[in-house]
Amino acid sequence: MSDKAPTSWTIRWKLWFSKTLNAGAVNDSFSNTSRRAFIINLFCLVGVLFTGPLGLISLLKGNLLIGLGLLSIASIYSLNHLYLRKTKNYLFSANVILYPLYALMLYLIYSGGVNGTGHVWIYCIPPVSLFLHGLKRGLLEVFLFILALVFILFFIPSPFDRYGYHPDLKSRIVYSFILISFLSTIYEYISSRFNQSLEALSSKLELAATTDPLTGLLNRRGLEQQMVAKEWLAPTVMVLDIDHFKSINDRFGHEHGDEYLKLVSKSMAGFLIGQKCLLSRWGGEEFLLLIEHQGDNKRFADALRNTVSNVSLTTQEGESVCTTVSIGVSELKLTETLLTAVGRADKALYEAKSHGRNCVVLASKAT
Ligand SMILES: Nc1nc2c(ncn2[C@@H]2O[C@H](COP(=O)(O)OP(=O)(O)OP(=O)(O)O)[C@@H](O)[C@H]2O)c(=O)[nH]1
Repeated sequence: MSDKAPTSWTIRWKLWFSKTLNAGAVNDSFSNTSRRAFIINLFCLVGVLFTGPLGLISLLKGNLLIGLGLLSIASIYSLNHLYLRKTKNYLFSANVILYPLYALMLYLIYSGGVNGTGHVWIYCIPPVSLFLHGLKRGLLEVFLFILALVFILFFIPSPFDRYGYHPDLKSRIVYSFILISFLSTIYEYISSRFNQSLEALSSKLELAATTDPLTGLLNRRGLEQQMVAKEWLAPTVMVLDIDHFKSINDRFGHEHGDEYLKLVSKSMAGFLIGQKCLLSRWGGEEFLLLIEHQGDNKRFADALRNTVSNVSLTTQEGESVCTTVSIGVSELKLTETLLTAVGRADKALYEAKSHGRNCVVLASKAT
């Protein structure tokens, strides 16, 4: 055998493991959904690996009820994993894990399990309950479990006396269970807080990476990202370039230039309300509009051009900052990329500039 064989098996094994554990998770790895889907899958896997063999051993030892119970749980966990993989419904899957688990643990305490060892398994309840149902619901369920535990241990005949355990064992089981619940609560609290901050940071970074900080419009990356997330039917591409913007900066200063860009962006966004479109700041004083509308492109672009021409900013000295915009228009064909259509719109824009600015040129009409 070659040296490569074990490596490829290791990779396949790792891929299978990661796919199994993340089945049903959403793309955002910081979200509670993904975290819980991961824990559910981990629990299903560990659950099958534990309850399957233990069930078989119990059957072989003649403990029919426990054996069948454990094997049923192993089957339920396998099905649950498949269900989560298909539906991503982690809330239902969490219930499928937890409720049979509570019932099994209470039964183990009540019956004594194999040779009176049943109670050693109950400590998995607090972490699993808190991880899967969160702090509020998890704590409530752990509290109810403790009540049931106390009831079985102290108020009904239990196998503890039969196995000759020291009477103190019952109270120690309850105390140690409470201690594990407390530690699990702290862990869950810290980890959910940490996750929340990561989630918030992740959405802030996502916003910063896709938005233009000056105008609040999408930037190039944001437009490209949102474009692929929507279905488009023969959209139109418009490249808008503010005319003589350099002279605004030169005459009124960069700050007023910035303010003017903000105002223009706001007025265009206002004009486009209700349209299926994406407006982005493509660069400096250039904007890109991707729009799907049924009407006349030229007329629509002219109306947008007029909207920009009407934008005016008054300086402290009472001077009016205003200019016009030139627009190049092209249609995005089904078989081409956005950049190809932008290239044609750019050429049309160049023509609009050379025709004296403040006008619209359609790529199909450009020479
Ligand atoms: N204030 C401000 N100016 C910017 C910003 N980005 C680019 N600019 C300026 O925009 C100006 C663009 O100038 P040009 O490319 O010569 O174009 P123009 O003066 O608009 O002339 P035409 O496009 O030919 O009509 C440059 O002076 C840039 O410095 C910005 O974020 N804020």
